[in-house]
Amino acid sequence: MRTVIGLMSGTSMDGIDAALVRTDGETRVEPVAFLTIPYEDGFRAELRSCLGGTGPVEAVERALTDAHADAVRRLLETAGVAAPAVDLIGFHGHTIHHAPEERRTWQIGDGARLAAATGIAVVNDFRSADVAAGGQGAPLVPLFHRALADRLERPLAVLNIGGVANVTWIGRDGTGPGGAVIACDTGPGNALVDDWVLRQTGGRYDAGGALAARGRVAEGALTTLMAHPYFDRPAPKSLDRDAFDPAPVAGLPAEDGAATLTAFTAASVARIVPHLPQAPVRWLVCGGGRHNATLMAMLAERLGVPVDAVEAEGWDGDALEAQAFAYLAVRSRKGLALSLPATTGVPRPMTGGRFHPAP
Ligand SMILES: Nc1ncnc2c1ncn2[C@@H]1O[C@H](COP(=O)(O)OP(=O)(O)OP(=O)(O)O)[C@@H](O)[C@H]1O
Ligand SMILES: CC(=O)N[C@H]1[C@@H]2OC[C@@H](O2)[C@@H](O)[C@@H]1O[C@H](C)C(=O)O
Repeated sequence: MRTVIGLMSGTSMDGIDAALVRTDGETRVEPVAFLTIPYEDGFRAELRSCLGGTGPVEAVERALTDAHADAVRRLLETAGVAAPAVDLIGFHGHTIHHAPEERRTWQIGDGARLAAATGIAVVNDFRSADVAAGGQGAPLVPLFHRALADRLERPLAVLNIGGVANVTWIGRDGTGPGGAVIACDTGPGNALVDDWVLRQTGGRYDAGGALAARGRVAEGALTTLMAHPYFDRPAPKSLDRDAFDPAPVAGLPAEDGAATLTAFTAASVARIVPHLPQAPVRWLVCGGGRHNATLMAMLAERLGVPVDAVEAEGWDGDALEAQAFAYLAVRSRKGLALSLPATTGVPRPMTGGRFHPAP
């Protein structure tokens, strides 16, 4: 067992998730502490200006790395743990460009700078090796989901609703670390609704789904959105944050636009079911989207089986991605797979990550 920090800056650009865990990178995961440090609006705008790989990338990367070093300090303070007691940091960084079909994916975050600032060894650049080998480079959390879900009824789907939504399907055959797993990004998560709410009301997101709850789904716009060819492709497949054009909802009242974009997320999740070997008997939901009651109700209606927040199994749905990058960092050091043909489309199980020793 190692003591490891996982750091994630997700596509919703809400802030840094920092988790301290004890894990062997295989079957054992013991959460110790977790916190989220929200970005200030000014930094969020700078980060946004780098999406697509343009803008002041170098300066933003330095600032982002320093913010992560600060997150490490605060996490250790909260946990009452000293830096020398930590074996490793898994540092995802922030995705500013993701185009696996061009064999390109770019997560900013300077691993050597973080190791120097914290005095702790760092693994970063988790996605490059996968993409270089012809994989999607995402999602990478599925092996972590499978480790957590070892004893649960299957087929099970673990759904993360962040800026983008991604699913891990865990099949009936083969329990434990060898169980069948299929994964992909299902479509939009919260990003389109967040952007809509920002433009319409200046708010950061649709708290509780209250705005969407007051609106009506524009079925014509939803049909147009669902006509995107991404939804016909089987897994594995992945998305960049801004892959979908919300033009079909332009001009709708704020409530109806929110309702329609929320329904778009739910419909695109349901659209993955025909691509799976068997329909899941249950969906466990993590990521910020599980706080959106309107979205959760739409999912339950469309999926027709129980849809629960992961807290039903005692997991922390805000911490899971950060915990996953702690787990994956240990796997990287052990030379174990981070991705499989059925999770990212790599030709063979692939390890990955770049190691930066402690100074
Ligand atoms: N109380 C809430 N009500 C509704 N939505 C919420 C609430 N809290 C968070 N969210 C949504 O969750 C989002 C953040 O989710 P999360 O932190 O899981 O995303 P992320 O990790 O940045 O993205 P990704 O998983 O794509 O990398 C917010 O942008 C917002 O849309
Ligand atoms: C390229 C990239 O950063 N993708 C993220 C994004 O956010 C959610 C979804 O799209 C997922 O594919 C991935 O993150 C999670 C942590 C993953 O790799 O599993």
